[in-house]
Amino acid sequence: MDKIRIRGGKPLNGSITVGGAKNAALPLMTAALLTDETLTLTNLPILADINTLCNLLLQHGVAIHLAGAEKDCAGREIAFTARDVTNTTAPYDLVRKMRASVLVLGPLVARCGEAKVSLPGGCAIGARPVDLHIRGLEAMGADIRIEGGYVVAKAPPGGLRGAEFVFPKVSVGATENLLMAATLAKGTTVLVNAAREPEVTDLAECLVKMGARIGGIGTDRLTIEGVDRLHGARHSIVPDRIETGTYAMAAAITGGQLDILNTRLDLIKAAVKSLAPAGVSFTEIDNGIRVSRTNGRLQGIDVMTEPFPGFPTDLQAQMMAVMCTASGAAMITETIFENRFMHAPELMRMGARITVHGSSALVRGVERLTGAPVMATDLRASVSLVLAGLAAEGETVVNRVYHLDRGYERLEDKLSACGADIERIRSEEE
Ligand SMILES: CC(=O)N[C@H]1[C@@H](OP(=O)(O)OP(=O)(O)OC[C@H]2O[C@@H](n3ccc(=O)[nH]c3=O)[C@H](O)[C@@H]2O)O[C@H](CO)[C@@H](O)[C@@H]1O
Ligand SMILES: C=C(OP(=O)(O)O)C(=O)O
Repeated sequence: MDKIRIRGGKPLNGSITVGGAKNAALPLMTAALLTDETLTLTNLPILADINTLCNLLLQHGVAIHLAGAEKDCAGREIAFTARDVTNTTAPYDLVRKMRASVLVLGPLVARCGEAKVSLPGGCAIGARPVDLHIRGLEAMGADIRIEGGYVVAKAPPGGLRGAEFVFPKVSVGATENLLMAATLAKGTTVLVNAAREPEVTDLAECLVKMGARIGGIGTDRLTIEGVDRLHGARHSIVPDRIETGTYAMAAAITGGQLDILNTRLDLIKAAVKSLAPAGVSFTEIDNGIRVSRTNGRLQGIDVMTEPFPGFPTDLQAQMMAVMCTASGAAMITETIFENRFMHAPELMRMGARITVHGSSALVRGVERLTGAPVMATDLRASVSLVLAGLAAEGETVVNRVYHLDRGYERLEDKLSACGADIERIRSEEE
């Protein structure tokens, strides 16, 4: 398993180009199952999760054509053609590698009338059930059973029917699954208390390009009038706001200045709202954002994670790392996942003072962190340890960085180009 070694204490200066959002790319790729024509996605990030989903789509019969890297862009272009869906089973071996695989469920039932998708199971950050995906499809007339660890779904004769579904809690994945399913259902579907994350909006906009009729895009009430068929389209994936926020925090924690390119300030409003009063400056520049912390130590501030437009849970671990060296205390409250503080004990190994009480973590800032060997437990926890390592005195070795490779493209190259002393230690051992 690869490791990352960092010798910390250097302010970062330079520019970093952000890729397309992993969390938009994954549902968009599964949307290719909804049509027999070609869906071409551009600004696709090069990540382990994208490869995992390509493997799943291949075994559903989707033809995948890699058009190569785009000029002046971190991403690449891939054409997905699901002319015939040859297999409607998503097997455990592929789904267990990545929970987002469950996003094939809605498109398969809508297009083929049936699907058998492995239950993804829990993960390090929480139990993460898929009951809302199932209940929503049932409301649209699907017959669903759980058999041998699989969700076995069948559409009624004549196909899924439009329905009103009120989400009892906001779910990004369930909104995406039901939105995709509803595009091919008979009649009108209304999704109430739907997720409003930019990745959901990006999916909806692509579906419209494919011929879907969707109202209320960007709001928590989506109205979808089903159509008989969707067609091909070409779509550029929205910039990754979590990667953007992560590099903004790299500038903040190291006291440097970064130009973060191929991204937009409006995507990270909630993070700016928290980081600006803490002492981080944000300016819009051509094709991106300039982020700096030039005036001494940051101030501790309180943060609570919430569905969009609130502070994203996927930036909570990075924010905790930043608060570790701020002056004063910071209370960080996680409301989305029940077990998303796995990075706290690892940060404490680097000298952070953190007390976790249930869903809140009290961080009392220290003057400086010290490097240590640490263990990554999930994607964002991993990158929070990298951020802490960039600011720490001495050497930090982050183990189990395969989590990082799910969501950050060439992280060590991007950071070292801005002056970080960071390298990957490759290992053949699994
Ligand atoms: C690939 C992708 O886009 N992943 C993102 C997506 O995950 P994902 O779509 O899995 O997250 P959800 O928004 O569905 O989960 C939010 C909360 O709802 C719960 N829940 C969800 C579905 C369900 O059927 N029942 C249920 O109880 C979950 O356990 C969690 O507590 O949104 C999360 C919340 O912004 C992000 O952290 C993930 O990075
Ligand atoms: C939790 C995340 O991803 P996933 O939903 O794919 O596990 C994430 O991107 O931080």
